Amino acid sequence: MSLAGRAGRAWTREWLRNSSSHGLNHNASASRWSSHGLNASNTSRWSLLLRTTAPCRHRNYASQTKPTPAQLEARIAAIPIERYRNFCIVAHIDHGKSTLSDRLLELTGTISASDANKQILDKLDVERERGITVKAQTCTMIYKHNGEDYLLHLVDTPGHVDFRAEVTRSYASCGGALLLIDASQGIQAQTVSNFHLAFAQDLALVPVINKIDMPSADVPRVLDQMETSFELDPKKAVLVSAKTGKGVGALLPAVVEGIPHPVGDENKPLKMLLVDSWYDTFKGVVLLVRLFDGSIKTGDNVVSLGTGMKYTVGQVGIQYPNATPQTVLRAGQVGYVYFNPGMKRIQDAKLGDTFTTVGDEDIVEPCPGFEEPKPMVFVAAFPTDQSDYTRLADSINQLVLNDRSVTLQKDFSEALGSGWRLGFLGSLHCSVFQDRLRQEHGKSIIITEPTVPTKIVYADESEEVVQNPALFPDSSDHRIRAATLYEPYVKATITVPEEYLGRVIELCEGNRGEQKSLEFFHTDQVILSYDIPASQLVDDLFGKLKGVSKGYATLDYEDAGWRQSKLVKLQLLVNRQPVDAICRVIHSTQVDRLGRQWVTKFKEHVDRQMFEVVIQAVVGNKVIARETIKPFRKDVLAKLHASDITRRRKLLEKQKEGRKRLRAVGNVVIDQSAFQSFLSK
Ligand SMILES: Nc1nc2c(ncn2[C@@H]2O[C@H](COP(=O)(O)OP(=O)(O)OP(=O)(O)O)[C@@H](O)[C@H]2O)c(=O)[nH]1
Repeated sequence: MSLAGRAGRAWTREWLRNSSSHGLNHNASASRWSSHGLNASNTSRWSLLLRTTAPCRHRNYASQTKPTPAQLEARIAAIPIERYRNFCIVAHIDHGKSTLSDRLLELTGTISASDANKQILDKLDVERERGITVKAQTCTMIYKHNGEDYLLHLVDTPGHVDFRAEVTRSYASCGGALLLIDASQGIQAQTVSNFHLAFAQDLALVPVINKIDMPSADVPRVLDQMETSFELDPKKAVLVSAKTGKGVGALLPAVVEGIPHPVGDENKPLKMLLVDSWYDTFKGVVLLVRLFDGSIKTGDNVVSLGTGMKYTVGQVGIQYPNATPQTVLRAGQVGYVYFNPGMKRIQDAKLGDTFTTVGDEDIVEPCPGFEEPKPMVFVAAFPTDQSDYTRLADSINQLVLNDRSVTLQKDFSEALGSGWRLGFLGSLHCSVFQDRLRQEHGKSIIITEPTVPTKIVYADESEEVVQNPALFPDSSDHRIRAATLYEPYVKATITVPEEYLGRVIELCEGNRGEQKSLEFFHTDQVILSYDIPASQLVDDLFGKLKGVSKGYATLDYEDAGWRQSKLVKLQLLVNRQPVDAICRVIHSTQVDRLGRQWVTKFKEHVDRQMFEVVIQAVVGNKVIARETIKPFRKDVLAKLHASDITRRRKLLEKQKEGRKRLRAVGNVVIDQSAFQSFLSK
């Protein structure tokens, strides 16, 4: 085996050792892997591959026909749980999950193969516009295999790390996953983390190599990476082009054979896990559920084991791919449920909660819940026009209803008025939220610079986590002088071709990163692990990484807890008054650069006044940078002749119109657009 191969195996073993803390049963897992053909020799790899991959039919694969609703219901009722398969598609960003989902839906006759059906599971405008999946979407399919119907439940998951919680939740409803890898890009950072997550959940994996139609596809290289990094058997890989349909015909037989059926008993009391939820104006909160035992139908009385609240079922159904009502959902199935009267508050739908039939509360063991996603990035948001506050509040609340990872609190800024402090899982999550707000509600907002929280441990050992930098105590506060400060760190996993390794290391070290490991997982590919401050990540580390590696490096991260750090509060003052919207708690080494940048940029956006305006960046009493805006030399109105009434009136009206957008910082009047331009990078 190559050196790279050995290093890769060593790295996987290292990960496995570490994962024991996650409660992984290695022996059980090992036997599972060997039952999937792991560690098998490479002999006849190619001849076997030829056998596993169906002949290329280029989209002409015989797609099955869509049944009528009555036929659908009758066919589902006749399928035993042994012929259910619940699986998701996981991959690095853009490796083709949504495109492949389309092909599978076509193949099973769930949608027609017309061109209008592109990225059918990317339902949000923002997903279609950006070409990324933000929300995991599910679809049930019926697939005829060897003359028998199989009930397949597919979840298309997001690739970006910010939406990892969606992937983790999806795993709870699945028995296996298609691990999709782009044939030209090979294994990337999110492939690695998705593999680890799936492995830790004991999911069966079907490796799929996609985009084999591309001229740059290098299938042998990817097979080798898969084997050395994940010990996945190359013979099990299915080679496909989701775009042309080539090889896709072999995929569903691989799902049927490689992914175990769910286990459950329809005759036992209902045990139903709440996997996801969304708000519908007419139905109230709609729940996406996975049934472990029992069955559920309209009119049933159910109770939440988490909240104790009782409900009557209004409707049950499946996503096919749109909501399709059914008479009953059975053990092993994934479908939707809503209540009558509808559940009003999304907070009552606690993801990870278990529901059962009223009366069975004491005999049903609740499912282990989900870990709450922890917001990493905080911003404050304000309406551009305060008279829009109420409408914008409605819009924000509506969006938060359907994105359970966003945290929301009211906020107020002297400079920007009333607004909200929002917590997100990452920078992309934050910018997608802004896009959704604009697209779905047509509103515009001012967003402050993203920040990460700070933990303060005072001398008396009491702790405080500060999310809003404006509320971080000033250095004049004697308690803060004796306190210990901590900032959040992430464990970053970076994959990069060897030729860019030097520049990537330089970038990570320049961003206060601490190298944890460096392994070759293929002759020319390196996987690096760094502990890095989350604030550096928020400060566009990903963009910089792409820059130094010509776009080839990929990044994934996970929370690595708090670390003691030398942090200070940098503030912007205008004529000695703090501008509360422009304030950050940062590492002491960044103070000079950011302070200078702030004052120079802010000066560009502030109009001259009748007096001198001094802009300063300060840490406590220490001035880091300063700019001065000279006053007007003359009174502009003085030029007007007393009889020039029309001109005067126009000036006064203009002033009146502008007044509502003006904000005073001390005696300095600043147009709201100045903050907007300053804060938009
Ligand atoms: N040539 C080629 N392009 C493909 C293939 N599959 C997907 N693509 C293209 O790759 C891009 C990304 O595809 P998506 O299906 O959106 O990828 P994804 O993994 O769902 O993306 P995220 O959800 O954002 O992670 C699109 O431009 C697709 O047209 C393929 O088999 N061959």
